[in-house]
Amino acid sequence: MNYFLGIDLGTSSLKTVLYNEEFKTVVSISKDYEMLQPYNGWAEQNPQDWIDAMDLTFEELKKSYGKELKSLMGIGLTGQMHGLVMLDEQNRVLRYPILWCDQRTEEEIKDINDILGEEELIRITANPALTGFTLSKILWVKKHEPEIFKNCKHILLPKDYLRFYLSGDYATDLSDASGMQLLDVPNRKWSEEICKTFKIDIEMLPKLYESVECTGYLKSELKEKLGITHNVAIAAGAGDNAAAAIGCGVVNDGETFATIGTSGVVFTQSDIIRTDEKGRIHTFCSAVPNTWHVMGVTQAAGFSVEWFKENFYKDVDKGKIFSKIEEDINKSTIGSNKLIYLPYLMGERTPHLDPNARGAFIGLSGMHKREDLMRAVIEGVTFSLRDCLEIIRSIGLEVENIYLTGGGANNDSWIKILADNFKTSIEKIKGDGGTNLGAAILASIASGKYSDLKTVCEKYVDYGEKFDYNEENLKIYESYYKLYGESYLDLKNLYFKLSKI
Ligand SMILES: Nc1ncnc2c1ncn2[C@@H]1O[C@H](COP(=O)(O)OP(=O)(O)O)[C@@H](O)[C@H]1O
Ligand SMILES: O=C(CO)[C@@H](O)[C@H](O)COP(=O)(O)O
Repeated sequence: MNYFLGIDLGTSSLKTVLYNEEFKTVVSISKDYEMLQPYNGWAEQNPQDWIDAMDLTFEELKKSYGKELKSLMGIGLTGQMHGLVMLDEQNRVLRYPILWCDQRTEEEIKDINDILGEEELIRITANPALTGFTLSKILWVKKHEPEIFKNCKHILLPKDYLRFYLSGDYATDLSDASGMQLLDVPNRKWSEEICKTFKIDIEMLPKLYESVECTGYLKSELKEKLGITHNVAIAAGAGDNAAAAIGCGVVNDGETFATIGTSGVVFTQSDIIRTDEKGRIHTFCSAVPNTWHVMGVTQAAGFSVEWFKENFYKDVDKGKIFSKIEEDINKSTIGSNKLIYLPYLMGERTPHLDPNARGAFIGLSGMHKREDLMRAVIEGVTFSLRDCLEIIRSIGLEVENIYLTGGGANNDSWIKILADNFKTSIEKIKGDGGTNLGAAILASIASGKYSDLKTVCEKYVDYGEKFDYNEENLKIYESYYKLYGESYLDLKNLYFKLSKI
């Protein structure tokens, strides 16, 4: 029996899952770390926390799974996209990585559009300039921390910093690279034009691979630590959403999944490049070679739950908080007793593309209890994910069934709310499916164990419970969803003024 590791560098934690060659989970180990928010709208992490978390998962593996590690064939990497990791000539980290949800680069977005022009940018990168993407973060460092930029020799994405630690290679995959706004997305190569226009030395960028390719092998000192003597292939891997697609079996044109992690995503696989003319959803390369996808992003999905739970569930035993949350949302009712939550704690991408947007409770009354606020948070995030789905539908893609993964998929009551709003069935992935599984499957191809990605997904991705939508509930949600949409439009100008104080 051979084994594979899928390592997901999430925003809230790093999770390492050991799978056997039939992709049954042997063990899943995760370690949490902090997201730093030094100013309103900023988000950074200490990359040493990522490495320490990965090392801790390795130590636990070594302690109890030494026998399986002796037959480890490959490691697949995945994780949070867009984050900017800068290394100097000696490979020292120059500053804390600026993360995907950081919103400080509004000025740089204007600069990008003024210098290159929105049309040309979309022609090359298939996406409009966004604060979440890496290019604007690089330009921010260039403007505000010129010494750091001057010393920068290597630019990496978060999961590729783990790769550098594991194998010493500067490499990335096309799905993750798509979110840097430096990639010629239709032609799957770095854009010389973008690099030249913004004076970014193309040599600083990692080597590009399709997700299923092998980028190198585990370093000897790490092999020694793990008690391994043979070669272990490192797969190029994928950004967390492209990897989750593989782990949900979303590999054919038109298939769709949603994920609720710190962010929330609705993702449809596509054999051709498809775009939304208003740029409200992203068009990126997929992990299936030579294919693409569209995806809408809710910035603060699980993060909204996390924020509410950290502040309002202090009285509940840590291990019981999520079951209490589920109990609470069922104590309230559809529409949360006339309370609407806007989940824009970290600005919003789909559909507003607005870094200044912030959260809100609308309709708060003296009769509301914690359970109404909690349910409103869940419903607000659901409405935002519905916004993503509506845009995907508006560009001509039909969606009738959605696979679901990520932390939020642990909450069956939330899944019912999602199904009622999406007007689709929702299917869970069994076991440790989703992102980690996708990464491990990519490793099985990169290591040469298997040769056909789609066949592996068909054979080994295992689906769990399926939830259908309820037409009556949908009718009630309809009026709340409409008001939810109007609320942002009414608050937009106020958010802008608030950001200028
Ligand atoms: N039972 C649950 N109900 C609602 N949200 C949940 C539940 N379990 C986890 N979450 C949310 O899921 C998120 C973590 O999911 P995960 O996929 O591990 O995220 P990430 O990849 O961003 O680290 C957290 O924001 C957490 O609040
Ligand atoms: O920015 C995006 C996708 O464009 C996010 O999906 C990040 O990749 C973070 O993922 P999670 O940690 O929330 O799963």
